[in-house]
Amino acid sequence: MKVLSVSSEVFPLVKTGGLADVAGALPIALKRFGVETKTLMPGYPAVMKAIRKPVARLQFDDLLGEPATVLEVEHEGIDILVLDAPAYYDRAGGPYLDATGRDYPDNWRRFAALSLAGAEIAAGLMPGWRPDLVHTHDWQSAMTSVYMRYYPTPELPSVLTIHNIAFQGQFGADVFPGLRLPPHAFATESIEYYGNVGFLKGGLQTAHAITTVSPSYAGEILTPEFGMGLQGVITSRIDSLHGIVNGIDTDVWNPSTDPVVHTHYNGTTLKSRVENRTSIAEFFGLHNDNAPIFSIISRLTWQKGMDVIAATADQIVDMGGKLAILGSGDAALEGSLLAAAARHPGRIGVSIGYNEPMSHLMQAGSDAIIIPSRFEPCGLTQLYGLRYGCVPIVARTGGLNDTVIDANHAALAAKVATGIQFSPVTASGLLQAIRRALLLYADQKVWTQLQKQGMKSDVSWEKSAERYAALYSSLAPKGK
Ligand SMILES: Nc1ncnc2c1ncn2[C@@H]1O[C@H](COP(=O)(O)OP(=O)(O)O[C@H]2O[C@H](CO)[C@@H](O)[C@H](O)[C@H]2O)[C@@H](O)[C@H]1O
Repeated sequence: MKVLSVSSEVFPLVKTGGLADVAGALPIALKRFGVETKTLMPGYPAVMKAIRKPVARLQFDDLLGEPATVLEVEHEGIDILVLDAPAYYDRAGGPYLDATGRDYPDNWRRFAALSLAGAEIAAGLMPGWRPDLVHTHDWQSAMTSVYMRYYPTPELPSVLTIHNIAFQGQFGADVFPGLRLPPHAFATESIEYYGNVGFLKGGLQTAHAITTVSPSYAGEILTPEFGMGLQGVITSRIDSLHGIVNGIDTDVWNPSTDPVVHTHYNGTTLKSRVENRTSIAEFFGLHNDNAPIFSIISRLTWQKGMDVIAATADQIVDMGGKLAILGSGDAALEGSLLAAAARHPGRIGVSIGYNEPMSHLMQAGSDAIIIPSRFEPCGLTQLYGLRYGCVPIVARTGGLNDTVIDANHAALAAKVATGIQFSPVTASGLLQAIRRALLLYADQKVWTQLQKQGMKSDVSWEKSAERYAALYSSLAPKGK
């Protein structure tokens, strides 16, 4: 089966979050199920710089007002179609924000163009290759299935995956003419959303199947608390909704071979982690003593519960923990966390910024990773934690709930526990979890058992890729 995946970021070419990891790893995992994927993504400067010997495959003179070329290239095992459109993507800032951190004002056109290019390829415009199915991700490519619906060519099946419903791609009705859709597309059963244009809303209405990245989150988004206004639309599509938990690339994330990890180890050589721990302590300016290091690797936002970390940092230190925090995001939260570090030199270290190698080392050397998200469709850092023997302490929500087994008495006795879950996401909820972690940590035999059990968890793509492949087959024409 041939699949066109359309994504606004793909690891290792460009990554701002978990979407890139999934868009990069899933096509590789799907190969063994007979699925051949080409992934269409924007030609940001970092992408244009990284690719070698691309081949021009399709030319647009006027893709929503600008010229563009689709280039094909193989990059680290992924077949990439780069949408080279300098007017849209050759910019100094990041994929979505300018250098000052503001949304590009023409994001609607930039990602409608990506989606339209996807729909054109789906319609068979690219010589020599037409997919059997299209897979889109989040609002940035959700318009692909909208364009596909209004195409004169026979419609292909499409799957839309929701990675984060908090970002919906909503724009004023004034952008509608610029999308070049027929007038009747501005309707409730398509992209119209309370008088505005909703890209994710349009995708939810037009994709043949909707998936999200864990079974728990698939249930949660049907409720007003988690649906963020789209719960009604999703409920109306409940028969086409699937929760498939994310996996991780276990070759990229492997503590016995990871090139950025100083000292390699496996489940039987966990003691070697201590050398990685020393490197983290050095980087974050932490005392290299026996107190456990709790890591945080995250966007510093309310969704991720970072305000709760800021509110409890003093008590976590008082209780005997140390914090190593890597991330960036909300300026006020960055300020509160830096202030906490200044109050507790040697006990709290904060690094503001994005640092992929350090994120690996932290998993390989710190004792636990705290993930206090208010909602979490799947979450990847707890999966990396499990793989690296870095015990996850997670909010009981979404995919965190589905992937971490809480160390309650029964689970400990049965030797199946892999981490700590807590609820609600409040200061007292988190502190209670930290207290439990410190008690477990004090008994090194129990702690080691938790680490080992976590490392045995199947966090690979194997089972989930099989589920995507089965979903694709159920939608694609017979024989594909
Ligand atoms: N400062 C930093 N330096 C280096 N690396 C950093 C970093 N901050 C974050 N990261 C990395 O970025 C990724 C974040 O992925 P998550 O799944 O945790 O959340 P995100 O909200 O981006 O993804 C959304 O999509 C994914 C994929 O479906 C879902 O798992 C998730 O629940 C959903 O919110 C991880 O690989 C993490 O290691």
